Amino acid sequence: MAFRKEPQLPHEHPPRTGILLANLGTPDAPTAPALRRYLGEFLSDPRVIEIPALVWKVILHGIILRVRPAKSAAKYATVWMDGGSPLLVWTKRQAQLLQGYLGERGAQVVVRPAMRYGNPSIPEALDAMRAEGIERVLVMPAYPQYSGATTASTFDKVSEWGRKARRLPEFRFINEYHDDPAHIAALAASVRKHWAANGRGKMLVMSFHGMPERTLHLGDPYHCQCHKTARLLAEALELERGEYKVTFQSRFGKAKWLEPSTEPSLIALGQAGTPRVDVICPGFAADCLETLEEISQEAREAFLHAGGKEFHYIPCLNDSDEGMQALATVALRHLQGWPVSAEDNARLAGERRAAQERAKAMGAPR
Ligand SMILES: C=CC1=C(C)c2cc3[nH]c(cc4nc(cc5[nH]c(cc1n2)c(C)c5CCC(=O)O)C(CCC(=O)O)=C4C)c(C)c3C=C
Ligand SMILES: [Fe+2]
Ligand SMILES: [Fe+2]
Repeated sequence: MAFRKEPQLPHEHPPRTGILLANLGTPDAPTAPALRRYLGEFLSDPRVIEIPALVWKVILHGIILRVRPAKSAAKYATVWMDGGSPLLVWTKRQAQLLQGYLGERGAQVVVRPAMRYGNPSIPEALDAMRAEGIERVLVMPAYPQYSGATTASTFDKVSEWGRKARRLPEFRFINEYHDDPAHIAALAASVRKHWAANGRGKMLVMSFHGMPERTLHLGDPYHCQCHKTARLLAEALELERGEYKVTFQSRFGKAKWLEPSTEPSLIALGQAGTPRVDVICPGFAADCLETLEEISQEAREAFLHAGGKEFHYIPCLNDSDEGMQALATVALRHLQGWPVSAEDNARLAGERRAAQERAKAMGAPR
């Protein structure tokens, strides 16, 4: 493999820091061909499907990519927004706002959105940062809870890009922020806001994306971190043990997944005579197919059909002020020690200029 020829950094620019805000990825269009491309990339990641590659290749190409794309495309079509897939719309907006929120809090950084699968890709975003002269990159996977399938896979893609780079930026990587007080406070504020506007039920269901159960036994901290987020959120809201329930959604494939499963739990609540549920998805930084279609549409219908009377979906933090402040707080903590303030940047630019002047005076080549 050859390393690429890379652009020279401009001589006089402030040392620049970038944040790569990365989420999972989403199809480019709600169509079967776009879904086939997206699912093909996503489900070929060995971090996501941990079974022998050859066996999986046969199942993926022989069955899944023949059936699932059309079915999934129809679901995406029900949540598609003017600007595209909700996950992309929200991630772009969060990146744009995060740069402003950080600026207001004294950190001058460039924030770029990226998708682990699909577009804008992680390599594309990192190339763009390099072209802007960015020398330090904080990678911020938009998953509060760490999992091998999501967080570690983001790291894989960043390091795959790095393997081709001659000159690497300095990297930092955020593993998780599931128990960050600012994040918990933001979730609690969004629940309280929902209750203030809609009254409150006696049961808050916290639904997290599922994972194969064996990943828990193999040491993935995801399950524990989901429970910790839930416990801290319940504490912040002063809920008793019987006033909330943690469930796992989006089961995929035949293996056993984390339990209890969201939809059967909601059906059981409906059948047991629980009149109202409030449902929040604290594992998603932004609304997407899994929250808007699977929870706010399908799970709602299942609960009401089972005898429930009122189903309230509490949106993800998306571009809310409390959510953006939390992302900024998490980012700021990980930026510590890097020159990001206007003063730092001005001082470093001055030092660089002075060094160049001295070199010139000594007749050194620039
Ligand atoms: C938030 C954390 C997520 C974990 C953990 C996760 C694990 C995981 N997911 C699949 C399979 C699918 N997930 C799909 C969509 C999807 N998943 C997440 C997040 C997590 N996944 C998000 C944010 C999204 C939404 C994307 C969007 O475009 O809106 C899909 C695709 C949709 C579909 O066809 O149903 C699949 C498939 C596995 C197998 C897995 C753990 C091993
Ligand atoms: Fe998923
Ligand atoms: Fe789903």
